[in-house]
Amino acid sequence: MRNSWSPFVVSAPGKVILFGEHAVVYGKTAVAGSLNLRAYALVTPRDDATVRLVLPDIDIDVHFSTHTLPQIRKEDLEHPAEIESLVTEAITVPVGPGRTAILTFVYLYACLFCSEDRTSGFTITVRSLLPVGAGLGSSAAFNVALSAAMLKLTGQLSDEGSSAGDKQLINDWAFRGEQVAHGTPSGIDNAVATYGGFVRYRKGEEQTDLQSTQALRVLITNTKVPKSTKALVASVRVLRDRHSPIIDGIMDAIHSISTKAANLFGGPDAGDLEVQLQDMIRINHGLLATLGVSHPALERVRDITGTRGMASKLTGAGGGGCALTLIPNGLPSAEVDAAGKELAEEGFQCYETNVGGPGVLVRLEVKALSVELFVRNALDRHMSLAPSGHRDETGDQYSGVISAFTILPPDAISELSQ
Ligand SMILES: Nc1ncnc2c1ncn2[C@@H]1O[C@H](COP(=O)(O)OP(=O)(O)O)[C@@H](O)[C@H]1O
Ligand SMILES: C[C@@](O)(CCOP(=O)(O)O)CC(=O)O
Ligand SMILES: [Mg+2]
Repeated sequence: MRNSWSPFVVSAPGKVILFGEHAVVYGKTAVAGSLNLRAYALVTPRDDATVRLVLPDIDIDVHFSTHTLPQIRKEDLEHPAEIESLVTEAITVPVGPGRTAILTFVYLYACLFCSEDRTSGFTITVRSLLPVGAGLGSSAAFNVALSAAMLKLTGQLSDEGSSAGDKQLINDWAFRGEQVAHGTPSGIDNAVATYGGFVRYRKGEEQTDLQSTQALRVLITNTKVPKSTKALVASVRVLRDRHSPIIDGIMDAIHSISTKAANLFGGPDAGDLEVQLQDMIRINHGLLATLGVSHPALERVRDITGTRGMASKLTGAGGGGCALTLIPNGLPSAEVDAAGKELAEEGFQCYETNVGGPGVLVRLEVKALSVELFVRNALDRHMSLAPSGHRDETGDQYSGVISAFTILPPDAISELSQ
């Protein structure tokens, strides 16, 4: 059977934990929001029995014959991470930083195309504006985009993947993708990447979407100090084992902050929300610092932004990684620019963005142009390339579109999802 569908683009956002990291591990509430930094997956048809995964951000370009990939009913595997031993008998998966991403792709294909026609394949190319491994949920954005793309291809999504049932399906599969990589993820990252907006999250409870009346403007600062979520979570556990009543008190205080913040969203007065959130940010950071998970680089971010009227806290596991700074609406942009400049001088990477934007989006029509035309037009503005009808050595009939997508500047790619 020939592939007759047109290329499409799926995108999904990263996340930032606003309140409640670490405490969430002990059953307390956390609040997270989606970032306006997204992963974009371009999906193009092939007319041979090959699936190809192109990941320019991590230098991966692999393809497999669809017949060499296993057929798995999801109930056949006790845990998605078991895919590793199962597929390495059938195919060679390169060792290195891209291994997990490839295994996740293979897992999703093996399950979602279990009983599908495999005589024609597709190419998925993923570009992300999220730093990889910095605590901003790049893996969840990647997994949500991959899951939505393959669910769309197998006809399991309605329209643009936006119904409640669609979202639930995408979220479930993306969670399994996170399990391939991390074993026991809490599920907060894929929930935010799927649903977008703000999410109140507590272990064992259904997550709640918080209806915010406004998106929050924030600065995310990646200190680039490497951190290990696992080691930081373990260090908090040691502290708690030594002083449990005291640490439990701190966890309860963090829970109160998350609960209060969650209740503030949806409140009518945006100005009041900002003032209150600034207090919550300062208090939450102080509590996290007493748990020993801050770092001099994170304190530097707090100093620099604090002198310019902005409150910051660590976000995620701490010990390095990223800080979150709320930009109050009325703050002159000169102050934000000056802080950004100072942070860059420290060697940090800053992203000014919004929290609370849309979750997963499937775009079949892009600005009334086909993806192919759009990419070609965008490309004309930036550089020249082989015509899109040209087949490359992998036999990809959309090779021009694919290579355009891999080299287009991020601003051009983000236009694809608007
Ligand atoms: N742009 C991307 N291209 C390919 N794989 C990606 C991309 N972004 C994330 N990933 C996958 O997610 C992994 C990083 O996820 P993780 O360690 O959970 O950090 P993060 O905090 O960014 O989610 C990568 O090793 C890779 O498997
Ligand atoms: C510390 C913790 O609360 C958040 C870790 O976030 P990240 O890995 O830095 O994105 C751990 C967890 O929730 O599993
Ligand atoms: Mg992750």
